[in-house]
Parts: sequence; C-alpha cells; structure tokens
Amino acid sequence: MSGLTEQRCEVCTSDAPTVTDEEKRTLHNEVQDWSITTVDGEERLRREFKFRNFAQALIFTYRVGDLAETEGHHPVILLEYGKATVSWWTHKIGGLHKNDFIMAARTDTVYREIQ
Ligand SMILES: C[C@H](O)[C@H](O)[C@H]1CNC2=NC(N)=NC(=O)C2=N1
Repeated sequence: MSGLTEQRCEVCTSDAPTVTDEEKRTLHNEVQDWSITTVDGEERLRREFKFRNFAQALIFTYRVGDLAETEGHHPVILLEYGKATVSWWTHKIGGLHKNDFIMAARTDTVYREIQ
C-alpha cells in the first residue's frame, strides 16, 4: 500500500470502528509532526503550521479546505496571523479513523507546497 499522502479517504459510516492502539502507533509514525490530543473525550490529530503572515496562512487554509471538500472529510482550522492550527478527527465516530491520518499527511503536503 502506498504512503498516506497518496491515499484517498474511504467512505466512513457511523458504525465504523476507531483505529486500534496498534494502528494508531503505525499511522502516527507517518505523521510525527502531529500530536494526538483528547477533547471532550474524543481523540484528535492536531498540528500548528507557521507562516510569514496572515495572507500565507489564509492561502493554506483555503487549500486545506478545498482538499477537505474533495475528500468529503473536514477539519477544524483556527486561522491567526502567521499561524493555522489544524485538527482532524472523524465526528461521526467520535474519534480517529485512518481517514484522519491520510488527511493529516495530505495537509503536510499542502504546507510543503506553500513553503
Ligand atoms: C454527510 C457528510 O458526508 C458527513 O457529515 C461527513 C462530512 N465531513 C466529515 N468530516 C469529519 N472530520 N468527520 C465526519 O464525520 C464527517 N462527515
């Protein structure tokens, strides 16, 4: 199987399981710049991205949003001057799915493309 950056999100139904601890360890290894946090009892992937200014952060935010629309899987993005904080988790299952790791990896690609 190709790396996460080449993969597309799979259809995720509300009865889909969250990733196992073993899957989490393996997948997290491919997106090591992301932290796994728990908010309201739900695990999320989270990373802060730094930029020269607000305009660059806005371009990044738009491109991640466009990617989300394409994949039908959406993040929370906090947009600030010089920074964008992105969180990925799967709302319908209240936690982390492989899709979230795929989208974190593809978010990293967007960031590298903007630099
Ligand atoms: C109907 C629509 O496809 C679903 O609500 C999608 C939209 N985007 C989504 N994004 C995320 N992160 N989690 C979801 O459960 C989710 N569900």
